[in-house]
Amino acid sequence: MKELKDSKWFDVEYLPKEYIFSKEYRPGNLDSPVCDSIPVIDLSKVNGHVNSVEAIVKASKEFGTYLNLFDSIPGYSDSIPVTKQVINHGIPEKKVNDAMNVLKEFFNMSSKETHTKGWIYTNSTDYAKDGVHLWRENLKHPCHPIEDCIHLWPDNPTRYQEVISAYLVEIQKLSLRILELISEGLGLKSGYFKDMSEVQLLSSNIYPPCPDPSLTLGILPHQDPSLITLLYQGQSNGLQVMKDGQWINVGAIPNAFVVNIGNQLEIISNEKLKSVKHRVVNSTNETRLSIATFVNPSPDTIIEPAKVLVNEMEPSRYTPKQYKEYVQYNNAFGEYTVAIQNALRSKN
Ligand SMILES: O=C(O)CCC(=O)C(=O)O
Ligand SMILES: [Fe+2]
Repeated sequence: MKELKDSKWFDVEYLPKEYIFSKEYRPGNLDSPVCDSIPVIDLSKVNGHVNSVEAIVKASKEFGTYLNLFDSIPGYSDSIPVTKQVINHGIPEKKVNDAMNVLKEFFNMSSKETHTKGWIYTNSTDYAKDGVHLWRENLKHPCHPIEDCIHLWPDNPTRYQEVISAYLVEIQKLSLRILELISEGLGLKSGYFKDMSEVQLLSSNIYPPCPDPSLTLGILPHQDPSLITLLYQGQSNGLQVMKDGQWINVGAIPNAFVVNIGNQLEIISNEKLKSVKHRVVNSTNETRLSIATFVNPSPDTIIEPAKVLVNEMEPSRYTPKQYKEYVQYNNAFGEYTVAIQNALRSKN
């Protein structure tokens, strides 16, 4: 009896049928190529130099969503020089590891409340697409300004709020810095995104080992409804992007953040930057944990192509829309769209 009570939903020898996607969604062959040509940008070398800023924008154009930004890559220091300044300006590894560990502890707790306060925990059985469940658990909560929403976060594990706020302070600095580089690269005025990036959402996923990953998905193909998303995926592969009609793996690089260009940046840049489709596949032997931080406009912000990017040759491709309308119309956070909108609005 005890064994049954303590066993988790993923402790199964055979894949339960509720997790088997129809053929059109199944990942099938998981040996898709790892894209080693996804650009890795050394932020320490960017420092506002026009060439590097252009490189960031070029990378976003060519590869859609992904730029890998790293502080230091142990073992790579010969091929990619790492300076002390990088470490000083980067996110300390300890803060990232602490955040990963406290989230692992959260997901490992045997009972987790759902929809408590302003955060939303979904078990693998909660979210279904055409009746089929994702092989993952997820936790989402608003996270900006931290002091206004920290009380909405889980308080068990007891270190959760302290550790996650320390992590998010760093993420917010990094996201502003990246947005500033992007605005410079697009020819927008300095600070263009500052007021527009004030609503942030943390979304963490845990993907336990799966008996048959060729039939399941951790996350369905989607584009992020954000301006940008900063994603930490630890050392585990699983994230795939669609490039030239093929799914390719975004290889995990130690201490790297993946920067995902979201739909809102695609609109504001009048499609100079593209947000690309991505999904997460499961693994037979690894537990994968990821922390995504969505940097979003506030609900009332009107999103439209930046005026300086629109002219006779390149007319606006979008009609202006409030961000909340976009989110509602596209059901951007699935069945939790309304709950998330409410949580973001009521954080003050
Ligand atoms: O877990 C991942 O690697 C990706 C998560 C993701 O795409 C999302 O949260 O939107
Ligand atoms: Fe995503």
